Amino acid sequence: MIAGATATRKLSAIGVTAGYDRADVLKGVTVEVKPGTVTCILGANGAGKSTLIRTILGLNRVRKGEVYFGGAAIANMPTHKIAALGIATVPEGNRVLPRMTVLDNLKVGGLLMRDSRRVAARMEELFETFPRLRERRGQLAGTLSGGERSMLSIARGLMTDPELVIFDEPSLGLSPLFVSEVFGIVRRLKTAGLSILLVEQNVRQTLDVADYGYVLVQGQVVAEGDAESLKQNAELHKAYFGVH
Ligand SMILES: Nc1ncnc2c1ncn2[C@@H]1O[C@H](COP(=O)(O)OP(=O)(O)OP(=O)(O)O)[C@@H](O)[C@H]1O
Repeated sequence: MIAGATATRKLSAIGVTAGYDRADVLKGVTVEVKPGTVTCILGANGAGKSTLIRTILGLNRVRKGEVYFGGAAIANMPTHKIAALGIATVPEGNRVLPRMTVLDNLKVGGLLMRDSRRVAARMEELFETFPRLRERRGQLAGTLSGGERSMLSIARGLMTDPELVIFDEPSLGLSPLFVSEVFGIVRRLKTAGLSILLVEQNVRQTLDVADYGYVLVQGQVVAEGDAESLKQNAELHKAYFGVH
């Protein structure tokens, strides 16, 4: 079972300004992820996508603005508390801990969980969902194929049974076959009732899986809309994505 329960809470970042040292990278960014949807943030290198994720996760300070998850104000809350509310993340390029086994990588994903029986039960649920990980559970993560590594990194993020999963460029560095596999998993998570925030540079495949999208340019949202309307917006493609 991928999800214990259907997502019910909306994530909203409202007018968020954040950055590093004295420079603001995000300048009043407003995005929301409605429960049970796949929402994407598109943008070129350096647009501020990772900064936005880090800020939502409490790893970067919110200088101005608000972040809500359901009724909870989570701006500047410690990251482990945000995670405990039901927000999980899959790191950029699906990183795993290469010198640890598949099993131990999953245990790391469950570190925040106090109940060890719950950790074991959750691992069993994820092995049902990703049987290949069960087969490889004693293998070092660094020896897995690219696709299996993505799967592990996603399963690790799911250990805490989150309501919202934030993906940071999951297709980064993957061959086209594995990219399709990752987007396939995103679809399965949505079908299971989870909310997904997907940050990507891979415009076409992302808009195929997303319900709604935002385009981030130099720390500001310059366009937003249903995935279908963004797909058909030729101006947007020419101006920001460098494609026809
Ligand atoms: N730790 C940091 N310290 C200072 N500046 C940073 C730091 N991390 C990112 N930046 C700057 O913030 C801006 C936005 O970077 P960010 O990584 O959020 O963009 P991105 O859209 O995620 O790009 P990419 O697709 O390359 O990951 C860039 O100008 C970057 O140089």
